[in-house]
Amino acid sequence: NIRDEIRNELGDKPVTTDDRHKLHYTMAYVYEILRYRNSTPIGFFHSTIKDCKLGNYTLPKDTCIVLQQYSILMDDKYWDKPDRFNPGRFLDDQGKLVTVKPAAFIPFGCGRRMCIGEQLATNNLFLALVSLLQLTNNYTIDLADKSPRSLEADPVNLWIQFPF
Ligand code: HEM
Repeated sequence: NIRDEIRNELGDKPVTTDDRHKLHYTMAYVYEILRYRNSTPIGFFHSTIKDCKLGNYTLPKDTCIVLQQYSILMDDKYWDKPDRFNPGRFLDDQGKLVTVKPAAFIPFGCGRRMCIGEQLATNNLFLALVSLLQLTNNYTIDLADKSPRSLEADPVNLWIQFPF
């Protein structure tokens, strides 16, 4: 469990980004958050600057291209039971964080124009999550259906409704 790992490895010591290398399950948890509920279900809009081929498709110049990240992050061709939240998918047999992330793990896009803030964002998610769990105890977080509006992400229309 994530709290046990933080307690055993850090105790009350203020967390730093170096601790990422000790907290394997916690980092796997952060990756799984980014996979399971990615804040960018589709990537930025790009366009071809000349005629080109993509797999079997011929794309004329000025074709708009969008990466459907949500579909890839939730595809059962690449992920075992993708609709389950399971940080274990990013751990190896020894419980260590995988050194090579799966190719289908693309919450920050891919290729030349992928997100330049990936490290900053991942570090901040890690620091915020660990600090929150270190500073608090004995409660459960319930994002569930009891709230008047549910948390829904519609990857087609880019509409996200928060339960505020
Ligand atoms: C969880 C947080 C974040 C997610 C999920 C995210 C995701 C993305 C995605 C999907 C793209 C588009 C990649 C593409 O074109 O295919 C992108 C681009 C970009 N992101 Fe992020 N991002 C995050 C945080 C950040 C932060 C913290 C920064 C800056 C400090 C940042 C700066 C940028 C910039 C500048 C681009 C455009 C890169 C380019 O076109 O060359 N992002 N991001």
